[in-house]
Amino acid sequence: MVQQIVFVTGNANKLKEVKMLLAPEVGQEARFELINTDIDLDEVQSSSLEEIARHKVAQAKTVLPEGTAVFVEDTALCFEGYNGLPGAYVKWFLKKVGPEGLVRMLEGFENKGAEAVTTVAYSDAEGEIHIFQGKTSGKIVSPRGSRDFGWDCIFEPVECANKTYAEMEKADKNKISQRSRAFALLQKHLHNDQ
Ligand SMILES: O=P(O)(O)OP(=O)(O)OP(=O)(O)OC[C@H]1O[C@@H](n2cnc3c(O)ncnc32)[C@H](O)[C@@H]1O
Ligand SMILES: [Mg+2]
Repeated sequence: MVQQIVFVTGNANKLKEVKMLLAPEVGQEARFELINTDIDLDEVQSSSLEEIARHKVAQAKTVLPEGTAVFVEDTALCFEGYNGLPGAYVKWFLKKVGPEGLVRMLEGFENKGAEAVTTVAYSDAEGEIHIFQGKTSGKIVSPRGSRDFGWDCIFEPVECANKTYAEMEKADKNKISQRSRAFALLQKHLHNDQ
């Protein structure tokens, strides 16, 4: 039987990328079925990305039927010049000042370096929590490309140095993104587990 795994997120862009990342390879059978639920989960204040993700999944567990395998992810954008801020709080910065505001934060800083970090917390059917993290280095630039997804238009990854995430095809972003690296680890875990 194909195992069902719940992904709790209210972010449609994340969901789209994760569906692509966890899709079975061509010619291979699906090993699990991904189900999306949007439950508003608390994001605790912490400088530990792992702690935030752990708390999110533990809370999701409390509202889902016992024995549900579930994962969440939390994505941070960490500026080198700010010792890792805004980090997990980037969502609130985006809401208040938009991508331009984030760019302005680095005015006067020579170091425009940033790291994107996705932390996945997976709670298996037995309730054991596993953490997977993926990172991509880049720099913050003036907005270019589509405005569809968070800070995509201001993040230029080192591995594709003349395009922002927003200017890249989704498949190309997925080759190098922090999310793809975190989910590759989850996928490996799921495959080894079966
Ligand atoms: O329901 P959840 O999964 O928590 O979804 P969210 O939108 O609240 O997401 P986060 O708590 O992880 O906050 C991350 C913020 O960064 C944005 N973001 C996440 N991944 C991104 C990516 O790959 N590219 C650009 N922006 C991203 C996202 O839109 C949020 O504003
Ligand atoms: Mg969130």
